[in-house]
Amino acid sequence: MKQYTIAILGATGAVGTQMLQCLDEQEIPVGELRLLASARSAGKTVEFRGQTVTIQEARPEAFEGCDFVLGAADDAIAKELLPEAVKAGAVVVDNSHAFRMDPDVPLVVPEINGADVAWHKGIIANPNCATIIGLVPTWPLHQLAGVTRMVVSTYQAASGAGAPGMQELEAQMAALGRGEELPEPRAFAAQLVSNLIPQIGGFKEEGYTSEEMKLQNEGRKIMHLPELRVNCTCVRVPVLRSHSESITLEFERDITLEEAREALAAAPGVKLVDDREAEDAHDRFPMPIDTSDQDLIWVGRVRRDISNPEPNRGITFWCCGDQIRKGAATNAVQILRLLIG
Ligand SMILES: NC(=O)C1=CN([C@@H]2O[C@H](COP(=O)(O)OP(=O)(O)OC[C@H]3O[C@@H](n4cnc5c(N)ncnc54)[C@H](OP(=O)(O)O)[C@@H]3O)[C@@H](O)[C@H]2O)C=CC1
Ligand SMILES: N[C@@H](CC(=O)OP(=O)(O)O)C(=O)O
Repeated sequence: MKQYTIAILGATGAVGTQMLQCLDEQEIPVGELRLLASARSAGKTVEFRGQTVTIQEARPEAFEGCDFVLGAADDAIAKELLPEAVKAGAVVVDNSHAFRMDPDVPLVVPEINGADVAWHKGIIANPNCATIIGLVPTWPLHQLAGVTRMVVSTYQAASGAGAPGMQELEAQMAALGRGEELPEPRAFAAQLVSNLIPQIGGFKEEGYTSEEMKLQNEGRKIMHLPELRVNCTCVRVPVLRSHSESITLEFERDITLEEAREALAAAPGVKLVDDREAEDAHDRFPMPIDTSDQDLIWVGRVRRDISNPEPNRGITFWCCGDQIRKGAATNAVQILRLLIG
């Protein structure tokens, strides 16, 4: 079997570290692995499949001879370095926002538009985490009845702000437990422990944030629905890992609750956990504590939208998924898997 030379740009971060585990879990045939990060991390070592790999400072020369590069660094670093990887002949799968809306770059969720990898010109983009988590269960319902409108509220974990976000929440929880003064917030705009922060990203059009607009803009591109209307509110919650979302969908055609539940139960990448009679809350509906460190989007609280004037034109549900895994690293490595075949 062919073995590939693969580099991870941002290999020491929340997403990059998870990518290493995903390469192993998805049995990607890795011949040589290059782990790239800032100069601060150069020289540190990481174990991969029994080998010790030394982290290198990310420079354009590091991409020479690479077959694939997985991007897990911020937008500015992605824009600076990833075109160099393409020039060196590598195919890039990038997690940042830098290239997602470029018309020459496919934006891919394998369960939805895996076929779009075919038209890449060197870069394939991995969507925003809240977008992936919301769209994976929306897609099978769209296939049944044609989604026209989504109303979404997200409950996004600290891990969405990377390793610094998780460290900040943990430090605040520990200080609170010891009765000490809380450290100054740095990763977030305000204290997160015992709080909710209703702003993720900068403010854009009509008071919506950049994170909220991603669900509409990226959702339109992924689902090939240029007219899709999305109204989204994104909230940071004091959960360490795994995003949750409340989603109401409006459809072109009627869809019964039974049809919706059947489609969700059969959908790839989805786990239906929706048993109102269950004795244990863990079996009644998805919760972020249960969905962390696994790849499925758990869906529950599936019900008719009783506010829709047409009785069978709206469905409301709740879903949770680990954004570092399916929202980022797992999805990127699944794209790599599609490329390798
Ligand atoms: N966290 C998440 O759930 C999601 C993140 N993303 C996106 O993935 C990307 C990575 O996010 P995340 O893992 O959370 O971020 P982290 O802050 O946890 O990690 C950032 C990574 O970038 C590296 N880096 C920093 N500066 C440089 C530099 N000058 N040159 C090379 N590498 C550098 C860091 O290396 P060092 O350790 O040496 O500083 C580290 O490996 C971002 O674009 C983010 O928007 C997308 C979806 C979800
Ligand atoms: N912004 C997301 C995570 C993320 O990095 O998204 P993006 O890759 O679109 O910037 C969050 O904070 O939960």
